Amino acid sequence: METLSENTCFGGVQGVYRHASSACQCDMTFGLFLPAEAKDGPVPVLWYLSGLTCTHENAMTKAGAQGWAAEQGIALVFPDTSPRGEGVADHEDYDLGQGAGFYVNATQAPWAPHFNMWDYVAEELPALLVERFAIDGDRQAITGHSMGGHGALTLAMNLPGRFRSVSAFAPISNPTASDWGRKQLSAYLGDDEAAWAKHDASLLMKEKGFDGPILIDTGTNDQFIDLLRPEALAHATAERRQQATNRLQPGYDHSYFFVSTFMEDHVTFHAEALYGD
Ligand SMILES: N[C@@H](CCC(=O)N[C@@H](CSC=O)C(=O)NCC(=O)O)C(=O)O
Repeated sequence: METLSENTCFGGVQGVYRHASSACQCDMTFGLFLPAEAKDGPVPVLWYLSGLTCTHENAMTKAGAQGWAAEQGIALVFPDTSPRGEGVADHEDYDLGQGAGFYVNATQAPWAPHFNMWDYVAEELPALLVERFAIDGDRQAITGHSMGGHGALTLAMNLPGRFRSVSAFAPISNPTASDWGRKQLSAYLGDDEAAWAKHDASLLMKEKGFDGPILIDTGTNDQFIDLLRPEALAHATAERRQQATNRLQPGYDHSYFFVSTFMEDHVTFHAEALYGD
């Protein structure tokens, strides 16, 4: 693993690291914020999964999360959103290929050799973090934005016991019924929609739900709200009588101005779960 940068930040360290990924068969870069408490021993961690077109860098520089995480003594990890590099398949559309991994393991050509973001985020990167940094693997929580909100919700519901809490900013909530989903799931997983179901938060909510608290924020002026389908997840959540707070924030759009506005709420929400019994 190579250290690309380390900067003192809110009394802790914001680092950027690169490593050879066996899941993605290429070099992967991630950001990791460690609060001051990490000098004394392992700290809880909040995962932040980013959206379409993002690298590890967008949320790290625009979400304003480090100050709130420092107050709570929580680490933040910012993975990339896809494998990258010259030998890695790509597409001219911004919402497919590099920058658009959708947090699945691709089974279809030309994506299958590298596009294994599910294994990367669920298995490889957590193991590396616990081994190489002062991270407490028993206290993990997860959040994300848009495509990353989809990733956060689907990982949390598919991996019971892994995450104590899950939240999302403007998540893609019902990708099997949206152009932000059908296009990518058919490209990466093929046309058999049975294989898509474990990657749809609304379907997962109906089938299994989440054993912990959920917080979701979406802006009423989100330019992509028809693609996000927040109503599908809200409906499934209510039908299941799942513990959840689903908020529609008046006037907010899809941007990081929205994400950063509600970041304090989300970090505080996760801190309560991470420091609870
Ligand atoms: N380029 C596209 C939209 C790209 C976009 O808005 N990406 C969002 C995530 S969307 C869902 O996953 C984002 O986080 N962008 C990075 C940023 O720093 O804002 C278009 O223009 O339509």
